[in-house]
Amino acid sequence: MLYLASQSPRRRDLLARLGLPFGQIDVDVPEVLGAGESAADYVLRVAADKARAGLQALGESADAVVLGADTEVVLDDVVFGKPRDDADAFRMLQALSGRTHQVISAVVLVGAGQQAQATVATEVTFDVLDTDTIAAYVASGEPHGKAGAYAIQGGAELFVTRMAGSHSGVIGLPLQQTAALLRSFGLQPQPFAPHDHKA
Ligand SMILES: Cc1cn([C@H]2C[C@H](O)[C@@H](COP(=O)(O)OP(=O)(O)OP(=O)(O)O)O2)c(=O)[nH]c1=O
Repeated sequence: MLYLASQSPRRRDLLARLGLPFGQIDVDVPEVLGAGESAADYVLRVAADKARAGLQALGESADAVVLGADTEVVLDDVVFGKPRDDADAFRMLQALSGRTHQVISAVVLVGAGQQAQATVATEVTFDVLDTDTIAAYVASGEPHGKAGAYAIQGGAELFVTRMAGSHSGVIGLPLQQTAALLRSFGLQPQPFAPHDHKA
């Protein structure tokens, strides 16, 4: 049985698109960058911590496969996690304005003595954002709970002049890489089942 160790509704919706049944477990893992730790190592470590915490919550069940994921925004080697408050969100968006940053997402699968992982970096370039635009976006509430204080699947789509990498990875779960990891665990995604078809 597959479990998603995440409270993120975006990750739940993305994983659902792979057409496999899964359960969801709430895990609470500290997200603190270690001294000297690279952004890529950090994202992978947090994703692995979430997956292992999920497996532990299931009592190390032998037939469970648990997926953990983490997403962070990186600008000039500085990691932007979720904003603490509106002022923090404003500061992050001001820093991202007119610049290219990376969005790094890691996915880790753990189960009965097995572990597999993938890390995906996506380059995103933002248009120059004026103060009024940033203030209005922050006031919309959308930055809350999002790495880098924006949602590409929402209003921030209008800020993006260029993106190279994984769109689903930016939203929190890179689908192509996740499907490959699941197959390596013997699980076969069924993304194109007829009942999933939408116009
Ligand atoms: C950059 C970006 C991030 N995000 C989200 C994805 C992640 O949910 C969030 C980054 O925080 P994460 O710590 O990766 O995840 P989370 O706290 O939301 O969920 P959990 O730890 O329970 O799995 O930012 C978007 O939804 N859109 C975007 O464009």
